[in-house]
Amino acid sequence: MRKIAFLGPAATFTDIAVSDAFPEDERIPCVTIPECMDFVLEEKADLAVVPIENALEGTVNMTIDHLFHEANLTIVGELTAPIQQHLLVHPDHAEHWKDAVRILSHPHAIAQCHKFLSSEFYGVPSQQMTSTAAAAKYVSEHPEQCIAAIANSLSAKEYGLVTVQADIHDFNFNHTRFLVLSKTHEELTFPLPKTGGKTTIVVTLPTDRPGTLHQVLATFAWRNLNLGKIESRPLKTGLGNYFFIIDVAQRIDDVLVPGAFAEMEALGCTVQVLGSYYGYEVGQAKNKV
Ligand SMILES: O=C(O)C(=O)C[C@]1(C(=O)O)C=C[C@@H](O)C=C1
Repeated sequence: MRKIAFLGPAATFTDIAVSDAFPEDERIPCVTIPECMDFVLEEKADLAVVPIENALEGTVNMTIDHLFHEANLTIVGELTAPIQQHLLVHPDHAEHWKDAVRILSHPHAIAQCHKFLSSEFYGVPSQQMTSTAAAAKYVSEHPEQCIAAIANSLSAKEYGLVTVQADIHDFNFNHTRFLVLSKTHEELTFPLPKTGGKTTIVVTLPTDRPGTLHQVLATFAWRNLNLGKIESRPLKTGLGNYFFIIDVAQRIDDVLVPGAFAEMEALGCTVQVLGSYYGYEVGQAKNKV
């Protein structure tokens, strides 16, 4: 049985993804995303599952930054889950939920429900919690306060809360991608629907050479290699210094992908491969009201 570190407590969206992909394994709840990765580095867990991108709110910067700057781990799989956000209150407040004086959740979940919050709770402060389930747990432990959590239906069950408004996320198509991280390169496969192969790399450009990013993109273009994503993040060495995280929409092969890497290195770039892996769909059943 493997140990899987995830953003806890029980019933986060990450927990739903983990329980679908690793039904036989031991789940280890962590308080923060960096802690999940550190658990693997310190061998307190075999794998970590962490959110990387939400369809509405974009990248989870904490994940990319910790992976690049602190945690030398390999991406061995990707899990994509549908995300449905609900407004949950303690049963004592089910009749007067509109009087809630504070709305608690993970910052990404709060951002996914911006339109709902500004129409139903204009001027009511929101409070950032370490996860959606942490918010639900807090609400369940504080019946004396008229407060609400934004979380999933599993949290409602787990913490004995009432769903007073379902599906409060601003756009219907709401999904989050999670990365499976390991200290080893061992490939993972799951008996789940596949979403395709990917190779994720980090590229740093030589300083102040005009057109290098254009040339980097050309190494993929003329080889007909499709890119799924490119994003820049601060190198944290000074304003204007960035690294680029690039998803190539296929697994690493023998010729084309290594050829692109070699060409980028010849341009003076550094190329680090974070992983070459398959994606899978999870959480289709568990995330409904
Ligand atoms: O708080 C949770 O339930 C999480 O699993 C974290 C997280 C995230 O970081 O994006 C995961 C999915 C949702 O997009 C909202 C929150």
